[in-house]
Amino acid sequence: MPKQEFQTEVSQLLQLIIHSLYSHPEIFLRELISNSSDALDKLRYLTLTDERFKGFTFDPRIELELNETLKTLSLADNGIGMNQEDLIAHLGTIARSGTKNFLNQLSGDAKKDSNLIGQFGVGFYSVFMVADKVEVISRKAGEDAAWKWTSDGKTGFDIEPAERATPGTTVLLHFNADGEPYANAWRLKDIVKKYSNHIAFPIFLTYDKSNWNEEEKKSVTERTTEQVNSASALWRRSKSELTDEDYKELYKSLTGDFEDPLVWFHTKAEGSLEYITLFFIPAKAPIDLYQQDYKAGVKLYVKRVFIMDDSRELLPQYLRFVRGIIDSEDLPLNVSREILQQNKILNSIRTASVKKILSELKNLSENDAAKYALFIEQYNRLLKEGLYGDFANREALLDLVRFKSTAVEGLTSLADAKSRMKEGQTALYYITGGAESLLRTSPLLEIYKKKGYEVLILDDDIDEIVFSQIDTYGETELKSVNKSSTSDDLKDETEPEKSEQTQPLIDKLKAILGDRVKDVRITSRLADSPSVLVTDEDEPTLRMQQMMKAMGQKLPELKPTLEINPDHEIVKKLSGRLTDAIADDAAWLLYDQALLMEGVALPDPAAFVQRLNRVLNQTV
Ligand SMILES: Nc1ncnc2c1ncn2[C@@H]1O[C@H](COP(=O)(O)OP(=O)(O)OP(=O)(O)O)[C@@H](O)[C@H]1O
Repeated sequence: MPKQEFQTEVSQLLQLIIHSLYSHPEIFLRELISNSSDALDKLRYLTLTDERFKGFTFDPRIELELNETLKTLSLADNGIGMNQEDLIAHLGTIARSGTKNFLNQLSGDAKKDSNLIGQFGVGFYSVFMVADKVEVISRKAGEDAAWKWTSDGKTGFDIEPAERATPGTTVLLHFNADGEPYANAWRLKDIVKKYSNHIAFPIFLTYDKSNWNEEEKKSVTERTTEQVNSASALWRRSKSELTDEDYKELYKSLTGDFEDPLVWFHTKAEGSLEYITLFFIPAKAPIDLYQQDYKAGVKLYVKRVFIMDDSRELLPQYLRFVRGIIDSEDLPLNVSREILQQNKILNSIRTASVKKILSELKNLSENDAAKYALFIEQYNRLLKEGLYGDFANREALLDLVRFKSTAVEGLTSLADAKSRMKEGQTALYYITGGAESLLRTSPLLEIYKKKGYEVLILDDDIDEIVFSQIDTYGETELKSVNKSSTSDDLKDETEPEKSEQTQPLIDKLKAILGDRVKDVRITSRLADSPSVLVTDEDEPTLRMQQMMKAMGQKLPELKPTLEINPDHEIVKKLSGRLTDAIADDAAWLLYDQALLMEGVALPDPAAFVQRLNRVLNQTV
């Protein structure tokens, strides 16, 4: 048969591969092994489903044979094989319309085009990065004839009859100068381990192994065959076949962690998309969690073939502590990083994976409180990051996150806090703006204590930013007690009267404090303290403002509102002595002490001390 030319698109593709993938020539082996694995999968399927192949004895395997002297590598499988038409159709043309369309759109700008190559599988043709001659000897299962396909990857290919004792395919590579480093057993083992360790079929390597011979006192070379992959693809087995030990071992080999994982979730999705996910949560949070250059923890496989382990696109950032595997049947093998970002298949897998992880965590919280407590100890803050960024899963995350509280020792869930709501309590309340000790003694809590309402103590530095965006938990309002309008819930009918009585003092305070405050008014939120400072709904608390300024953020001048307690002795007495000299000092002290209780530094400590001493002088 005369030499056949490659379809134009194949020549184009070959050029493109050589231009764009030259920095990763080693992927040729991954592609060939993946083809063999597919061929084994296909034949295995036939032996299970097709009458003609039912009696067929089948021991699926992939065999690599290295000849270091001749610089050749053969890769043989006993899979489905190809006949003459198959060889022409598969290794000479490009059948897939997607790939053809893609090639038709090529601009001819090699650099630009190379960025796009990840959109389709480069497959078999990648061998021409490392070989200047490739022979494929194949015999299709169920047929007697074998054929040899030969090509230099430049002009075209030859096909001629050949011999092969059993069905399957052998690919023989004659390495070129770029491929010579791969004529090395150590290198090959390494590549197989890296990319194909979990291919479900065993991969054997035959090579010349040097062994030290003690008697002859020299090293002797022996032809050796070794299995070089673990052939386990554990995650593709059903859960019922796997023991806890299996999962723990896989976790450790994946992560290098010496400790057992806290929990794992193993899922097989079938339907419009087929994929398997196996996620582990480390018992201890990875140390680089809060570093910018943290290492992503999920490996992407396509049909058991390792694709990448450093993509941050596989799960949202707040789940960066999750380790494990996503193995998709539907993604192309050569999916690139850029493509991953907008890939619809991956998006669906990611969305479902997040839902799965969150729902499994919910199960854990309901069924194993002790383990869930360990989880929260390590990852509560990450859940809060999720609340900030993952709007779609906000309700699920609100169920998972845990809080300190005025009502219980330790931590509580929002659901539990809700179940403890008192009669007349219309919202779930929380306080932010500083360290736990400061928050627990804040005057803002007084009325809630008096009424027996629980207040959640949000003392994490990200709490205020996160929770200022969240207004509800289910149907229940979530309110910050730091905000001015929150006390509206607590108003009683005596307020108009008290307001009238206190008005002269309020006017006086406004005149004295001037533009230090937005407003002065009475409040029903205080019990033991005379005054407190609050901020508007959409403004950060005073303490947060101070932190933001310290971090160099520019803020407009945000003034707080001073609230005073009309039932407090000092306020009552002051109302009767508005013209006394002491009234001015007392007014400032109401403001200063409210600032101090917010954990905010006084703007003029010297003036404060002088006022305090003048007032003390009158009383001691
Ligand atoms: N070892 C093999 N045994 C049987 N058929 C093979 C073998 N290698 C390749 N083929 C056939 O050649 C076709 C083309 O292979 P190639 O690697 O170029 O692309 P692919 O495997 O279809 O795509 P991708 O690389 O994106 O998975 C395969 O689809 C398969 O039909």
